[in-house]
Amino acid sequence: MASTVIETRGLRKEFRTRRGRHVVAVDALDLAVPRGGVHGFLGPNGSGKTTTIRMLLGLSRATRGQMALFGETVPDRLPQVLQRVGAVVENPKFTPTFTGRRNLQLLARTAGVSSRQVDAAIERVGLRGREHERFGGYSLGMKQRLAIAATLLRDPELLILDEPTNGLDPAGIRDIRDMIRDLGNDGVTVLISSHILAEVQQVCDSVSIIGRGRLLASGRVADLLAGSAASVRVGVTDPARAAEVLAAAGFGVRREGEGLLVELATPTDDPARITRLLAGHEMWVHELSRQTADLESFFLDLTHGTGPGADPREDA
Ligand SMILES: Nc1ncnc2c1ncn2[C@@H]1O[C@H](COP(=O)(O)OP(=O)(O)OP(=O)(O)O)[C@@H](O)[C@H]1O
Repeated sequence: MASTVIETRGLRKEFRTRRGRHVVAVDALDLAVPRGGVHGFLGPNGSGKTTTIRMLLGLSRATRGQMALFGETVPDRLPQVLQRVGAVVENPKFTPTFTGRRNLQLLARTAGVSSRQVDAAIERVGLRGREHERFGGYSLGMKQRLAIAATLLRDPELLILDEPTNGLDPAGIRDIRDMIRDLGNDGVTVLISSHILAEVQQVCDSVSIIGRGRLLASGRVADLLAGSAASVRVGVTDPARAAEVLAAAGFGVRREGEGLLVELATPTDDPARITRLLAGHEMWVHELSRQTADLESFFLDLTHGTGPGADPREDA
């Protein structure tokens, strides 16, 4: 069994806009999504997430590069693997006057799936008790859950969700997040794309971060953070003089309230270097606390300047 469920090599997609402009939406993208757990596909608006997902699902043709799902080359072998994949990419078409359950039942009939599986899917997405209400009256979050339930009818091994929390209120975001976590714990590999890291960070086991169609970082969340800069909050009698001494010794320093925030060269750097240095100048440290790196600032640092706006990839 392939341990990588999604793989792309040198993937590229160019568009020609109606005004004749040339846009590189995805550029030399190498992705590797491991089997199991929840994988975040993260990047600012317009960074190429939807375009990549559409190419993987055969909805758009790659300009160049290779793609594989479960080790099978796509789009060539897509008919063989599509049964194993559930995806919510565009707004799914449900009939507004039918109940949520009836909508699912119609899909189940076409897919040759039993009513028992319809009920199981309703249960899994937390729509039990609301399945007999008309789809048209559902909240955005409930509509999103029904769309996910529809993909679960076939019991997919891989679930691809493009911005599933878009437009949801905080409670809706939390519900979708919990559901995704549960699916990941049940053994489904989930790829979830988002431009808002904070919304999905808690549920992701691993992430791929892209900016302007290119991969910026990829790996397990803990490993990425371990490799990012760490800092220490320092409380000291004379912060202004301490900042000068630390800066002269090569530390990145900035004032934070009554104290200082001092960047370590590496996360494993011993903060005792700071106390020794300051003690050598007769300054006494009364607080030294390590600040935990968070993925949000790591993401912002990486994607800084890679959001929408003047885009150098566009050729006139
Ligand atoms: N059909 C198209 N024609 C021309 N340009 C396109 C087309 N589809 C996407 N693009 C451009 O490709 C780039 C990547 O878009 P894409 O929708 O893949 O980004 P995204 O990361 O999914 O963004 P978002 O978070 O806003 O959904 C953008 O510059 C977008 O304008």
